[in-house]
Amino acid sequence: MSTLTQDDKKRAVARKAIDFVPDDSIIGVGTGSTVNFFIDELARIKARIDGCVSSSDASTARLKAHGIPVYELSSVGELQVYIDGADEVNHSLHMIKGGGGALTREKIVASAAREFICIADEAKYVSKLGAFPVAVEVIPMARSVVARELVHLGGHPELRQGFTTDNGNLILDVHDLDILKPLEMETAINQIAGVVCCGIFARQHAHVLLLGADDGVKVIR
Ligand SMILES: O=C[C@H](O)[C@H](O)[C@H](O)COP(=O)(O)O
Repeated sequence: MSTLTQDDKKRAVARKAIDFVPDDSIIGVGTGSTVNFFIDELARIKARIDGCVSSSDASTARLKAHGIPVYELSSVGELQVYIDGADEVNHSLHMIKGGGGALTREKIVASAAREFICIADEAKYVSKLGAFPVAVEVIPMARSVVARELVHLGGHPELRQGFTTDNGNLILDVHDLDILKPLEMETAINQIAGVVCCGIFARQHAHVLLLGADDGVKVIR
């Protein structure tokens, strides 16, 4: 029986991720409870980095509270690493993200990085994506038209109630999608007019997965 809680595993992968932070660099930082542990670990070594590019207002606030400089993405060049959590990750290191609604900025910052380091506990490691609903960020006026298209793709979209993204948009959480080919499903959703971004990260897949398990942190490439 496991003696480690899910938070223990998140803390362990957050600590391990520090090994992947290059000296004197600006790193991309994701969003969520696992990343919050990572930001707290980063604070301990903040003297050896130049700062971060953040993927959400929440992460920016936490970084700044630790006195870690936060830069605009447009004012920096290519990032060496982007470190973020996931809601699900498969064996090809494709992910579902967006449980916290930060998917669009996460995908943008990830696209600017050479390497995506995913930090997650083992409950999120799956052979097939899709048990976790796919978040789709939509322009508010397109909500119904996008929802109908998502039904055509086999999903059951549900509006995330009382939630607005950092970009002022809405989230549809799409249940029951049959994601046999993550890249194809990501592309199909992205092609719907009114969609800003979808939470399938197949194009911006992870390069390294740090997986928190009962017997320690596994490094999967
Ligand atoms: O929008 C949120 C992000 O995609 C998170 O990376 C994802 O939801 C995982 O968050 P957590 O570490 O809290 O499980």
